[in-house]
Amino acid sequence: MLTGTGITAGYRDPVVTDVSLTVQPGRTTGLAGPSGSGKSTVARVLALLHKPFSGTVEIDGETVTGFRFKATQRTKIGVLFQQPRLSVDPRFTLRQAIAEPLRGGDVTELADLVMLTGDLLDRRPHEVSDGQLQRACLARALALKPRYLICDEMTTMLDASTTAALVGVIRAYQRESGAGVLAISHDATLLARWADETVRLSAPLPR
Ligand SMILES: Nc1ncnc2c1ncn2[C@@H]1O[C@H](COP(=O)(O)OP(=O)(O)OP(=O)(O)O)[C@@H](O)[C@H]1O
Repeated sequence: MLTGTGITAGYRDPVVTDVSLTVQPGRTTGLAGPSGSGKSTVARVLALLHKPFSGTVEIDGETVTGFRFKATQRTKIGVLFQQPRLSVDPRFTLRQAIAEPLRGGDVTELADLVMLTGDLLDRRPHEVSDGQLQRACLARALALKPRYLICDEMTTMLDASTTAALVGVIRAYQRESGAGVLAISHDATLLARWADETVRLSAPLPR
């Protein structure tokens, strides 16, 4: 289980206060809330990318305290962001981008999983669409077989058919591996279909 308990986090000031949520193996937790309510901040805390002011993150029974964690805890969690172009080195081909966490090796199986075929793998980010690049990011996120996958507005830039395809790949991975997913989206219809349960953050406090 991936659990955040009593998370208070932000930047100069807190943007979320006392948020608790759980991602169960094999299940999908949705995270909803208006723009600015702190969804990405919570996602980054759970992905061990942002240190909370207070609260704990627990990964499969191990508590991360004082934000000290082992590399093996970090690699249990895969992350997919909204804008694939900001998360891929523009000099890499898609094949190299997918292979990055593996430090080389064959990516054919991963590429097949996300339906990236043939010459697309030898192109660089500026030569492919957002959807094709996000497929590569999903393959990269799955390369180390994460126990949990955090999808932060993963489909915002994509059309309905690419969204459905990527959600289908993630569901199949969950069935096969028992991984848990945290799905963040503005799209209530998508979350209603995708998530088993949804946590809703409230509107940000006026400053
Ligand atoms: N790196 C940062 N430094 C300072 N403030 C930040 C930073 N990142 C986010 N914020 C602020 O924290 C608040 C919450 O942002 P966050 O991105 O977590 O919300 P969100 O619910 O994901 O929003 P959206 O749905 O618009 O992506 C916002 O007021 C935002 O301006």
